[in-house]
Amino acid sequence: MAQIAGKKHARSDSQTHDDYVQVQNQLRHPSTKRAKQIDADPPYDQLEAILKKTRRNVKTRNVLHWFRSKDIRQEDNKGLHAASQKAKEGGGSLISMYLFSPKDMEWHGTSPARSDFILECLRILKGQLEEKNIPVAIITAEERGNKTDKVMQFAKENDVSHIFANMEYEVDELRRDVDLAKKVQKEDDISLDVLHDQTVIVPGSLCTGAGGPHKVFTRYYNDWLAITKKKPKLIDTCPPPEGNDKSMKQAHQKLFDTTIPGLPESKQFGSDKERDQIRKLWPAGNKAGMQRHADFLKHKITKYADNRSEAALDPSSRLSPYFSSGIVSVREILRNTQKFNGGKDFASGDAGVVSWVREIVFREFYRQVTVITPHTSMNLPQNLKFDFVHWEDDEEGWKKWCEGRTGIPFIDAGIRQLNAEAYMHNRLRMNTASYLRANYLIDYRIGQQWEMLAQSSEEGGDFDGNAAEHVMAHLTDEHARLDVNAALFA
Ligand SMILES: Cc1cc2nc3c(=O)[nH]c(=O)nc-3n(C[C@H](O)[C@H](O)[C@H](O)COP(=O)(O)OP(=O)(O)OC[C@H]3O[C@@H](n4cnc5c(N)ncnc54)[C@H](O)[C@@H]3O)c2cc1C
Repeated sequence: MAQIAGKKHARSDSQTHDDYVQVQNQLRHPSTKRAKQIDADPPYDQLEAILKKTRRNVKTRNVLHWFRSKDIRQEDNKGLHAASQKAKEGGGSLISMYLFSPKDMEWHGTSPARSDFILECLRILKGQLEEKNIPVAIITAEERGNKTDKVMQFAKENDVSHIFANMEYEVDELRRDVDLAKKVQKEDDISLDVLHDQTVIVPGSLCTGAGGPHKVFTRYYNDWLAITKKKPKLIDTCPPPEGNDKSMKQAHQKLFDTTIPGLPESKQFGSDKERDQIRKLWPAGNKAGMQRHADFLKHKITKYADNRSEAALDPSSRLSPYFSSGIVSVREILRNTQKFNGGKDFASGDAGVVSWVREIVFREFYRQVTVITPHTSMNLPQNLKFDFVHWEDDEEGWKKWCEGRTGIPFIDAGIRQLNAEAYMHNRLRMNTASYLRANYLIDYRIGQQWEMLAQSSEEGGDFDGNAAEHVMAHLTDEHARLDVNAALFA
């Protein structure tokens, strides 16, 4: 179970008072007044505006792709592909880096399972790219405040003319990129481009007839279906990067020599056994993710619509950690899914496929929500009035909930699944979240923070916040439809 303070993994047996205090501290957020100001001048718009000035025509020297924790793959990676093309056209070399920021892992409440998954995926990627003579340099930012200085220093030391990266849509990450762009702007001979890679449709771009971006899922979904039908090229994929000449290794040995860091003190597993169990459940790397999808197509997807809410059947893909760290490309996954569905568009064919793709669109919709209402990635509910709800300060209730001791078998089973697997079935997520909120009257964000600290996937605070808010709004309907499957408790 989630033990946050100290160096134990987030799922030991006891829950301390310190943990409770720390989870509450994780709920830092701006005032609702400030949130409205941020929404009125979103960091996404600021970045888009400044990028127009930093995408420059400079003579190609070395070209850098900066991997983030959301695009750790060489397959169909838009930023990496663009960097590779630029290097090829201009006769430069392709280099890449990953900025390791232990303090960000603390700040964002990243779980040990997810932290380890990211580093293991990075290890695989580093091996793959080095076979092509492309270095993946691991640079450590000791402080949150010096990340962009580190990147600029790296770019200058390695004679980089072009920096490429894929966009992350949360406020903290966008502000980091705005900061980097400002620094690049001061240089004459460096260009910066940040591309859209996480989704099929660029977040913020699906608009209503009146011109503003969609805020209602059903309308967003219908437009998403229509546009992907009309423009099937949207799910075209790009090839992995071409390799560098062999001489790259001698010339830049130092970059190849950097190593994958160990987990920070506070992100350690309780034991090697526990780490091995989690790694077995969530094998690292693109190949493992694609295999998981292939198995899902073969064995489960056609029954997905019927079985999706049956927690005991394990009916879903279990791809969320692979999506959230960009280990698999959503375009490649959709292409393979479409092929399985006889090439039909995403509204036709097998009912299971249609139903599963709808969830992928949900994922895209939440990216759009993050972009248009940025405060949702800052520990604030989408509807700001919920920030004024008076919650109970019930430490004992919270402890029972996160130890799986509420006495309600379905709820406790969900928490036990999370503690054992660093993952919880969607139905159980809904019910455990609503139990905390409706029965204990505890701020759902405390539960959300704790779940993030325990799970293998984490789509960002915004995603969780919206999901939890959804739970608040639609609880009654969902309960009415719920068919509790006793097998889960066996
Ligand atoms: C309270 C609550 C908290 C949640 N927190 C997270 C979270 O932190 N991280 C996370 O990835 N998902 C979260 N979800 C959504 C969903 O529960 C998980 O994505 C899903 O259970 C992951 O399992 P899967 O990959 O087998 O999903 P599948 O059912 O196979 O779905 C495929 C993919 O679609 C996306 N998806 C599925 N359901 C949703 C949804 N409701 N909204 C948006 N996208 C969806 C995910 O990327 C998922 O991997 C949450 C849901 C609730 C109700």
